[in-house]
Amino acid sequence: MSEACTHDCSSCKSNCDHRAPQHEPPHARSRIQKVIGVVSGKGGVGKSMTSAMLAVSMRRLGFKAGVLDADITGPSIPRLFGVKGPATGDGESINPVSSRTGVEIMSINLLLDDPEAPVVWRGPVIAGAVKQFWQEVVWDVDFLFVDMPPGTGDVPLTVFQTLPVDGIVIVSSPQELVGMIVGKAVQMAQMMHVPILGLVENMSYAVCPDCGKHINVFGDSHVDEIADKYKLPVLAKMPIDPELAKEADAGMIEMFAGDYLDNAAQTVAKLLKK
Ligand SMILES: Nc1ncnc2c1ncn2[C@@H]1O[C@H](COP(=O)(O)OP(=O)(O)OP(=O)(O)O)[C@@H](O)[C@H]1O
Repeated sequence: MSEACTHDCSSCKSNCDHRAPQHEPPHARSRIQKVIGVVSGKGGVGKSMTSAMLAVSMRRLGFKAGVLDADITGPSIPRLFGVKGPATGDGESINPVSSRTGVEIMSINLLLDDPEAPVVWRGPVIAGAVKQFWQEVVWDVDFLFVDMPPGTGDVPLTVFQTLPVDGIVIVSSPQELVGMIVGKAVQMAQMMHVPILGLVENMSYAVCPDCGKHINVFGDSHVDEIADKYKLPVLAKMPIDPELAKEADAGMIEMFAGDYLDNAAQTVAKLLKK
């Protein structure tokens, strides 16, 4: 940082660590109040499930919500909501596809002729698709959840640089919740000047259907220790729930009645009340 730093990056050419990212504007006809990134250290921990359930919870709280599926090579948001493409557009803009309850969705699977075809694109092309979802899709939402690809690679970096992310939710599971993985996500968010709203531990436990006992399928949870270490709140401990898996597989995530993420949704909602 220059000694003469005024903290106004727009009038300064210095490329220092403290430079705030220069975000791109969304489409001129978009209305997006808050952008929430949903991240994880590795794949398969339930990041897409969390993004989808958060959007559903925000709808239930009376907000308009959308999900931007930035997981270009492993898109699963349309499947969870049971929506299909093709998304419509006029050459100048693209309309998101609306779910049963009005959650707005954009995903590469809604634009490809064959949603089963693998996306074999190089990093910059993938990052370009995510930018398009921000700049060319006309969103009308209070909260836009961005389902990020796992890890801290090219696409998360593009998202943080392009979109004005208001906060991130870090999703983890007990066996991967070692300090290092959460530590990487925390540091990335800090480098990008993005506040962390808290941690969601998914697949925390399973409930025995006969006696109701909680079984720690993936070992003991360390989420409280980790949260303590990084001074972050634990927003939810979500169990492995066969009913949830069933609704998700059937594209009926909006019909799932569980309230596992209600506390997390309340935390997100506070961003608009500030
Ligand atoms: N709490 C849960 N109970 C039951 N099934 C779950 C739960 N969370 C996730 N699943 C299931 O686990 C699988 C992986 O979840 P999901 O696709 O959300 O993970 P992900 O972290 O987004 O993975 P990737 O990074 O590979 O896209 C899905 O089939 C999902 O339906």
